[in-house]
Amino acid sequence: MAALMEYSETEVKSPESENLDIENGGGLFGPDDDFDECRPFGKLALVSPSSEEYELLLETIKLRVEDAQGETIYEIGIGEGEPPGLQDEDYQASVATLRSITEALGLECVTLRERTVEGGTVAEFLLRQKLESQDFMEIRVAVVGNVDAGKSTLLGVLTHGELDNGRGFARQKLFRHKHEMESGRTSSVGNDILGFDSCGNVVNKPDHGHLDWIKICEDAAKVITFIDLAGHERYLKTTVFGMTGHAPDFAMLMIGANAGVIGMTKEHLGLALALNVPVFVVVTKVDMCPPNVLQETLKLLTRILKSPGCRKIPVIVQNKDDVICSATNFTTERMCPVFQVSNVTGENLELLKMFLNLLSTRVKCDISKPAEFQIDDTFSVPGVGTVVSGTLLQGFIKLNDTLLLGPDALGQFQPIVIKSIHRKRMPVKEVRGGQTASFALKKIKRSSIRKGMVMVSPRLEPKACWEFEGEILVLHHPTTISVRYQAMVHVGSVRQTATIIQMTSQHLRTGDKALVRFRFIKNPEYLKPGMRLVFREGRTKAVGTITNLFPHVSAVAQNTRQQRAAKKAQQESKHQLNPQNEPQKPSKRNRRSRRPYNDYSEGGKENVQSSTPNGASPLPTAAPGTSSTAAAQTPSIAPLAAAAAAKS
Ligand SMILES: Nc1nc2c(ncn2[C@@H]2O[C@H](COP(=O)(O)OP(=O)(O)OP(=O)(O)O)[C@@H](O)[C@H]2O)c(=O)[nH]1
Repeated sequence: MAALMEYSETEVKSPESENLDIENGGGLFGPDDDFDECRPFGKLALVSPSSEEYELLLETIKLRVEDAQGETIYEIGIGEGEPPGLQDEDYQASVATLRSITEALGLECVTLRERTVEGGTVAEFLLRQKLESQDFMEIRVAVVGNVDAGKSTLLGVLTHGELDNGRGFARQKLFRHKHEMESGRTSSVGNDILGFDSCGNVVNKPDHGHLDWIKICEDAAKVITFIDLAGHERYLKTTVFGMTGHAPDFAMLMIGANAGVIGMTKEHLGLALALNVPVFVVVTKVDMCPPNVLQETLKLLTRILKSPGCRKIPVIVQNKDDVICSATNFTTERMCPVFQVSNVTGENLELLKMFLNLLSTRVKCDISKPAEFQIDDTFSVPGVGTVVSGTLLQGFIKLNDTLLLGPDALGQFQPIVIKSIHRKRMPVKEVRGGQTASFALKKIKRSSIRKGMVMVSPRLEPKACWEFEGEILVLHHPTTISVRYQAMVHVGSVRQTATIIQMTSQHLRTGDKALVRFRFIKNPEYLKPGMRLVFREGRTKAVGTITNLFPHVSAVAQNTRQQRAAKKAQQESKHQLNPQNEPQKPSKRNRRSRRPYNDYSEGGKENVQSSTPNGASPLPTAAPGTSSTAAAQTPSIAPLAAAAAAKS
């Protein structure tokens, strides 16, 4: 519990959450301001609209679908300030209008549920954009939870449609390494996909246990990508990387009903909270768990979720109504649906599938911005060459586009051409912001690419940083953190050790907040302000947000420019003093003897700098708020004066 409490201050605090006592979502799904804004026309609006009203309705629905990245849930029979329900004739007329609008907009319209209330009928419809055969919506779900919670088994059952035998049958289809087969433990970040067609039916059709991803993507309107993360503490680094580097929309926290909230469960929940990823819980193995033990597990889970450290609203999902209510309200990070399933009997798996089908993308990606692709893995594919996989965070990438790949060890970016593109193993011509993809690259060795690099549009004029500043909160440290402390920084797909070089407090203890300046020890990285970061070493953890970057400019390129400018200025000043005095080329001997002095005066200090291991600056660190590059570029006057004095 203590570990979880540590994450408390990362959550948005909202006092009204404290008194909510929710077991089945009671009272949670009452009228909500945001939702009311979306139906400003009253419950009879669809009954027989005039042509202007029809146009307005069409426009409203179009905007809602676009806003939710391709789908929305529409309610009929509900109006602001009116008792819910429509009489049969009005209801039929409303449905007919809705179908005509969706037809005009190229949307699929599927009835999710119809309810009879006092005033008549109320219904919800899923409106989903019809996409071309190669296109599909993509939702990423990180699967976390303690060892043996049943993560791989559930994914095996969901994606292959065959129940487990309770002895590891279903997970065999997913393991990627021999040692995983033997130990039954996931050790790497795995991807599995589950496709839904536009009506919400699962399209995964395994052929002798083998799944054809291309077929799934062709048939699917929505593809859920499960990022299967390791449950064992030993692989925590990989799990954190999966949560930060694979940009999940949601986290599915798995708990074995009989084992309860143990081991890494709270650690993983805390990680999702720290990274602001909405969580839903799946309690597995209900078939083999005595009812009193299951109740105990649910009770403890509810207590943890409601605790000040979490401030979640648990909703135990028991039927389709709960699924629809949870899915429509799940966009907020505060709500936490809880499913109880069995991978052996299949109990409640239909509810979980229905919920997954209704999830919509959380992260809104602007496709009008210049492309920015974060690399989370690299491959060398025989006959194809170097391939990089990752997530397109914004913009658009097409075949044969030229992007900038980097930063390399010197902080530089090099142009590369996109040879081919795959989405979930399916060849495509372009990818949009929010989608994951793999790119085959022309003329580049795999060894020159590392995880954490990016490929961006040249319009972004990318710069790499050795140093950055972040507002951090220490969640746990056994003693104190001081300047020069080193730990692993996880931010996006960057994973590198960094040193604290400055901070606003002298020492930091558990629960302290500070503005901290970090310096990477190995490579400069491409970062952006506002990115969430996790700083960890063993059980020590801090989380925070990047507030300021100190871009690094290539030392070599800078020297050349500076050297040229300084030489020109020197020549001009000499010329002004004595116009007859033409610059003389010194003899070889003179050149050698004068070199140290010249090097200093012409920015040679930076030559010294670039020759240090890792290109680390030997100069004193710039004060907060000043760019380290600026500091590095301005040679200190004191050594110059000393050198000149020594010479004279
Ligand atoms: N009876 C029963 N057994 C289950 C259920 N789900 C999983 N199991 C069994 O539990 C064991 C562990 O399942 P895994 O899927 O390997 O657990 P995991 O969470 O993926 O474990 P790691 O990969 O090590 O993190 C396997 O033997 C499964 O057959 C269930 O719902 N009921």
